[in-house]
Amino acid sequence: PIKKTPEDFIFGKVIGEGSYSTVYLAKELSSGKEFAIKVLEKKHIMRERKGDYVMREKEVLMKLNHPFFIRLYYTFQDEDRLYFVLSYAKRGELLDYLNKLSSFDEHCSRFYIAEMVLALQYLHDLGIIHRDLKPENVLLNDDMHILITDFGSAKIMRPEKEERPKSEDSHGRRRNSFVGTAQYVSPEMLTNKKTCYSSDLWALGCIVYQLMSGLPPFRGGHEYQIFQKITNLEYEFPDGFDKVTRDLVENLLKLDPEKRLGCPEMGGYGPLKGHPFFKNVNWDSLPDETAPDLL
Ligand SMILES: NC(=O)Nc1ccc2c(c1)=C(Cc1cc(-c3cccc(C(=O)NCCN4CCCCC4)c3)c[nH]1)C(=O)N=2
Repeated sequence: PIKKTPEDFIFGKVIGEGSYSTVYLAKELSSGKEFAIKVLEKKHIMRERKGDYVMREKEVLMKLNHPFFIRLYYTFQDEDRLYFVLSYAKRGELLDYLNKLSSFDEHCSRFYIAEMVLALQYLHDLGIIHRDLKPENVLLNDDMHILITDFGSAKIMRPEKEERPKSEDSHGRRRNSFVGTAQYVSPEMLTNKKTCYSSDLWALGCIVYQLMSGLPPFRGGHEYQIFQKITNLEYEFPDGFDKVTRDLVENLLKLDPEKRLGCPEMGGYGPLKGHPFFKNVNWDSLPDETAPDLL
């Protein structure tokens, strides 16, 4: 196939900004289709030694083919920049709707959490861990279904390497430098730098709590205060928090990653999808259902 070039698109407004990338709304001249183009400055990537992250994001995106994930259509480069042509999520971030509504009702929370469960099940079945799941990375398409994005922090579990411990520091801790976003990072990523599928289930537990209450469970002025609350499992439910939802959150926010509902050691996704919180969910038709009206 012929490689696209920046001249094949009209670049519009900035719709996303990260430490190493800027995302533009763009229109393809030949088709008139709208895309989100993620642009990365080569010099910045090399200076910050983030080439591995960029390569991994591309490798992960090329593996994904599911309605609940942002799709990668093309990649190309010019002298100074890398370009990832991605799905345009017309309704933006789930977080924006949550902030506007303060919190979601049980019906809306159930719909969006169920879609995230299906997305994580697909991702984990591919041997991929997102590692930075949070409401900002859950985008919405025009039909208000989810499109999970941002795989710059993802990890691909490769069986042949899984047993070999990563390089360790002088205290025997793994050198894995990556840590997710403070409010959603799992205790094991803070203590022994161990990354596992269950780390995404911890983030899911934080998101369930946040959709229903409006705020994430672990909060604080500084990151170290948040980290301390996470490792001490220091969080409370607001008065009136639904009891069934509370049980789901408590079974996801387990300090021991092997005790979290949905993890391989707890029987995988069957027991999670069977939790009473999801009692009326039709898992097979979810992508085709009409999304709840959020506004
Ligand atoms: N790190 C990344 O990979 N980031 C990415 C990747 C792909 C991608 C991406 C980010 C996208 C970000 C994005 C941002 C937006 C957006 C930006 C600004 C405004 C809006 C917008 O109008 N939202 C309407 C939603 N509001 C919400 C609150 C109530 C009123 C209506 C959407 C749409 N899509 C996107 O569409 N595709």
